[in-house]
Amino acid sequence: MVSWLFRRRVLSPAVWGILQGKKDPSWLQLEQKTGCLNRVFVTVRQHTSTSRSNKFDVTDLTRPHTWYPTARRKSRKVVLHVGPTNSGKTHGALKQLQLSSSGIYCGPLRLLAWEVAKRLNKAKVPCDLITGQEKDEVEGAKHKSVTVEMADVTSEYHCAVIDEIQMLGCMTRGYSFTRALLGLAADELHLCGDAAAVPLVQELLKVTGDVVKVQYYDRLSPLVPLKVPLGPFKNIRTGDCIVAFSRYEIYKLKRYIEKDGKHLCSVVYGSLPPETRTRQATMFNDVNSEFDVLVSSDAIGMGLNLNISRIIFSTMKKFDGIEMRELIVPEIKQIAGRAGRYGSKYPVGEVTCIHADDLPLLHSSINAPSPILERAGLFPTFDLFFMYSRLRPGYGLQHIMEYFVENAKLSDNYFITDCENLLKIAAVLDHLPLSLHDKYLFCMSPTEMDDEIVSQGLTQFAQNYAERGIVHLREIFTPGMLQVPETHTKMKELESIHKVLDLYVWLSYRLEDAFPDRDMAASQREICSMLIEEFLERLGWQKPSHRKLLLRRSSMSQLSGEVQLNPR
Ligand SMILES: Nc1ncnc2c1ncn2[C@@H]1O[C@H](COP(=O)(O)OP(=O)(O)OP(=O)(O)O)[C@@H](O)[C@H]1O
Repeated sequence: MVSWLFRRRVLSPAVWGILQGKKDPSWLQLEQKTGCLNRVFVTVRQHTSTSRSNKFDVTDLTRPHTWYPTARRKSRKVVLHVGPTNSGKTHGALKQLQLSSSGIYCGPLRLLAWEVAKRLNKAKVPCDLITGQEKDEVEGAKHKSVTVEMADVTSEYHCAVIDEIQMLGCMTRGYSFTRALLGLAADELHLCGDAAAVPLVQELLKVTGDVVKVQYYDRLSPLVPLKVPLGPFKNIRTGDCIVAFSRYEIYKLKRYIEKDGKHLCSVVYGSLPPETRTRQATMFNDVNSEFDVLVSSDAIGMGLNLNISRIIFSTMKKFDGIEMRELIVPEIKQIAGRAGRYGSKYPVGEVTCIHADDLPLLHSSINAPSPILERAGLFPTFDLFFMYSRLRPGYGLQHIMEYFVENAKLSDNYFITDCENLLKIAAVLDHLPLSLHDKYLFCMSPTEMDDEIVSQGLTQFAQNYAERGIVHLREIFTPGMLQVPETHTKMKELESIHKVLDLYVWLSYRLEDAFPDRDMAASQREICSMLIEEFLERLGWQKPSHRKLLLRRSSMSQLSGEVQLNPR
């Protein structure tokens, strides 16, 4: 198994050597001189030098900057572009990216990655798009636009941009931003975001030898918090954007607003395919379209430029995957900051809430500074898990992860990101005859284990994969394989099936990397078409309008290649 992992380049030569008993720290020093540094090798050297013994402590995560030797070989020029929303931070950084001979943009959302790729390609700078769900390679491209999880920390770039850098502190995704921050091997690294991240970034980069410069920006157009709430829906006007936090609420608000026939609403939310979201946003931005109101999730909060005159919060609470909680200052400012964008139709933005009770929180947050970020997320790499598993051969991945969470040694600037969900996935996988690497890969997938249908979807895929290895997705996904709880509404069922499909696409890309001869894209299309038919039949939806509705609300439309959405 070890040699198989080594051949597949899952394990680095240094770890391979150590596990074979052929390598020791002096060999490692030699390897450094020959320039064959790699992530784990450096980790090992770090442990040997700090503990002054040859016994390395794999749970010592106090020097994560040493995991990225390609970046450490560079003296990076880091520019922090910070300021309030709508102050031109990203614009400044993207201009540099566009001018560079090679580069990478790392964003927090698929849509942002998609927009940047489009912008660069339009400016005749060929740019690949790589997200968890799509890989769009452009001939001759030396630029990439990616979601931050997909950032490649082994290639070298002239310029790199990380957007929304304050997400270093995110409980679940923080480690991906930390990885990009420490690991991108770029001559110039541009970081865009909230000033609250400045002290932490400066502290983290003290040990890397990078030169850090901070560039402050001011808001380009005013944002006015209104003293009165929206009140009844008849007060909605053209240019309004109502923000809600679930797909169910979004469609409910759309129905209410459209009921009296005065307005038509575009909708934007995170899991809509980028094309559909862009189409919805374009319809809203187009003065000649009938779609004059936007109903959106907080997916608009990050970086999107829309013709919004007034942001209206439908609630100031959201479910964050763990609990229902009040919105925090940075979230409120990010979302509110979408109103009155510079260069848009509305030179002054306004913000309010539907309910008067929510106004005090809005007003106190809008001009409050974001709390200073104190720690960045971190998560152990596969290599560390693997090395630990060699010391404890009987342990499953769940056990190993738990051990790391409890025993990892961290410096004060870091925290281990929340891995509740990962542990739940690992618990399922540990019953299956899968390699540790495959289990790790499944754990990193976008699987919400609290969603019963999604959890079934993952389990079935993993079982199939364990029993038969990779097969065409068409064979893995069979009609009726997912048991839908009786309490689920059709909408909820549809939402969960989206997530399963997104998950399968994600997995298929990862597995495709291991088995490059498979045509996953064709399988995805096949599955999606089949799924749509099966779904319509089961719901008893026979009319063409039903099909249109399903496609409109579903990421399946993009996957199946059927994106002919007719607004009415
Ligand atoms: N110098 C400029 N010339 C033309 N347009 C600009 C300039 N600076 C910013 N803009 C435009 O102003 C809008 C806001 O800029 P940008 O998205 O860079 O702001 P930001 O500070 O990154 O915003 P946020 O943090 O809210 O995402 C964008 O539409 C951008 O294209």
